[in-house]
Formats: sequence, C-alpha cells, structure tokens
Amino acid sequence: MTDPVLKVEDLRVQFDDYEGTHRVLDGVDITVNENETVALVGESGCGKSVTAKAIMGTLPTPPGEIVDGSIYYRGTDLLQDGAAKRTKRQEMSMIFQNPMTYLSPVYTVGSMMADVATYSDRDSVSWWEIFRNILGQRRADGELRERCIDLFEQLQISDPEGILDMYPVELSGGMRQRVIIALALINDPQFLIADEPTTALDVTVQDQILTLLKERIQARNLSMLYITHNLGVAREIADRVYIMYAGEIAEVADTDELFEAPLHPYSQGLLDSIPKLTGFESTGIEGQIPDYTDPPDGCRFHPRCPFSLPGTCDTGDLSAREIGDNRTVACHLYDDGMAVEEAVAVTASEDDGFVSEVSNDD
Ligand SMILES: Nc1ncnc2c1ncn2[C@@H]1O[C@H](COP(=O)(O)OP(=O)(O)OP(=O)(O)O)[C@@H](O)[C@H]1O
Ligand code: NI
Repeated sequence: MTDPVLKVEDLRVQFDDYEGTHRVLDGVDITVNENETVALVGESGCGKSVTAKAIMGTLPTPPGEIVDGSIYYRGTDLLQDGAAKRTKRQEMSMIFQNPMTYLSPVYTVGSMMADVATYSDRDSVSWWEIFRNILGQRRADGELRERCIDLFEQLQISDPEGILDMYPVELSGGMRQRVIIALALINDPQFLIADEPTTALDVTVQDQILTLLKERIQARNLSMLYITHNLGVAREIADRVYIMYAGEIAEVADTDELFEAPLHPYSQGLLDSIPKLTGFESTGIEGQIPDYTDPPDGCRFHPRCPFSLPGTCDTGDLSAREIGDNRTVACHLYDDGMAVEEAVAVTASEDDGFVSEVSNDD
C-alpha cells in the first residue's frame, strides 16, 4: 500500500488570547487518498479553516498553537521533518475563499502569475527578479505566458491574453475566482486545498467553477481537500465527506452513503436543513457552536443533540465507531463494528424512542 496523500492524525490546535485558551481542534483525523476529493463540511466557526491552515503551515503562531498530532503528506510528517517538508509543500497548493482580500489590487494578473510561478522555485530567483517583484513589475513572459494562457483557456477565462494585463478590480467575481484557481494551479500541484472557493459567487457561476475544478482534477489525477459549509457543493464535488462539528470529526462516509443515510445526529440535522429545491442550506439546528474556552465535556455536540444521553454523551472520551468497511461515526448511539444496515436501522428507530434503550457501556 502506498501512503495516502494526506493523513492528519489527532490534530489539536488551540489559540491563546485575553479570554483564555480556545481549544478549537480536538483530535482531528482526516485522510485523503490518491486521486480522491474529500470534502470537509461543517457550519461557520467549526474549525475548517484552522484545519486547512495547519496543513498548509500558515496558522498564525501565536496566537495559534498545534499542541498535538501529526500531518503526514505522502508519508512525511510536515510538523517534524524540516528539509523534506519544504519540498513536499511545493506539491501542495491552496485556493482561497475571498479573491479580493487575496489578490493584490496593484498588481496585474500577469504579474501575480509570474510572482507565484517564480517564488515557488526559490533557488532560481535572481536579485533582479526579486527587485522587479517588489516593484510589481514582473511579467509573465515567454514560456510562462503560454502556460498562463493555456490554463486560462482551460478555466474558460474569456480573452486569456488580455486578462494578463488587467487588474483584479477590472474583473467580475467569477473571473477573479478563476484567476485565484489559476494561481493555485500554475505550478502543477499534486494536492489542492480549496477553502470555500465558490461561496461569494452566484449559483450558476459556482456550478461552472465546480465543474471546471472537477475536470482539471480528473485530467491531472489531483487529490483535493475541499472545504465548504454547503452540503450541496460537497455532494457535487466530493468522493467522501467529513462532517466536522466544533473541532471534532462527527462522521466520515462516502458521499452517496452519507446522503442516503446520515448517521450522526449532527449530519442528520445538516442534511435536514437543505431546502430540497434550491440546494441552498439554511441553519436548521438549534443552538450554536460552543465557546472554545470552555467546550462541553464528552461529545461537543451533546448540548444541541436531540438524542443526547445524560451520563453518557456529556462525559468521558468519545471514540469514533467503525461502521461497515469505510464509515466512521463519533456517536454513542452506535457500537463499534456495526454493519451499515444495523446502523441505519438505529437511525430509523430513533423516532420510536429507541434512545432510552441504547447501551451505555462506553
Ligand atoms: N487567529 C485566531 N485567533 C483566535 N482564535 C481563532 C483564530 N483563528 C480561528 N480562531 C478560532 O477558531 C474557530 C474556528 O475558526 P475557523 O476559521 O476554522 O472556522 P471555519 O469552520 O473555517 O468557519 P467559516 O465557515 O466561517 O469559515 C473560531 O471560531 C475562533 O474561535
Ligand atoms: Ni473558514
């Protein structure tokens, strides 16, 4: 067996400020296999971007701190191995959420493309190039220009030549987001992290961009971790889905299986809150993400959970249960090693007050 592309194990991240210690990530495990697109889904504030930043090595420290865990990229622990991790990080690339805060207003698109392409390979940068970069005067010339135009064409950017000389303000939202994606793809990464790259866009443009991203990923055999709070988007793009709640992974399942029968009460709540016609989700679960300076004991979801078992869900460690061959759910309603059909039967009986009969053995 080859190593998975990404393997995050027991990741714990906290932030220290005047309010105290915010224990945000509480032992997160995520695996992304070769050629796989994995979605990380959860409501605002649940720790998705913190996870992405920890992986990319861009977590602000302080106030952030990785207190425990490992992040393996193709077998190399990015938190441990100094020299190897720099090479490895060059194979990774990130697509950001908000183009206007990420794109520089004073650089042309071509200059930014040249910037990213040059700096990814620092050994070959001359002082003259760095100087030109500081002045914002780098240009995508020659071979790089061809590569940019090629990529722009694949991303269906209209007037790919002209756009190299344009500034971000001159572009529509959809075009800006395409440029952001082009910036992330120009160095031919093997692994992409996309953090809500389509939230700012209207649904039609969002669909177009998802389709383009999907095509590109298939054509290049890329692997991707795609972050979103929108289950509809996750369904469209991902092979597998990780449902995150308050810094914990609630459930992991193949996309089809999750949508067919979500097991975790939080997943069920999220799915229920998708209005069926538009694909837009609304907030359907009562309550909110807990205060990370004093998170609930036991399952962090228990204060909001309709099936919470006093004395069980509000105390102790909650380990993830393996369900069938490739699902896990971190919930006391289920027993480790259950078959999928058994677990689905548990959810079906929830309405009949089954909850009181659940065994309390761990
Ligand atoms: N720089 C920081 N300093 C202090 N706390 C932080 C910092 N960054 C994140 N946090 C904490 O981590 C929590 C999770 O933030 P994160 O950005 O990962 O949420 P998210 O799931 O990406 O939400 P969204 O969908 O809104 O982007 C925040 O609620 C906040 O308490
Ligand atoms: Ni975020």
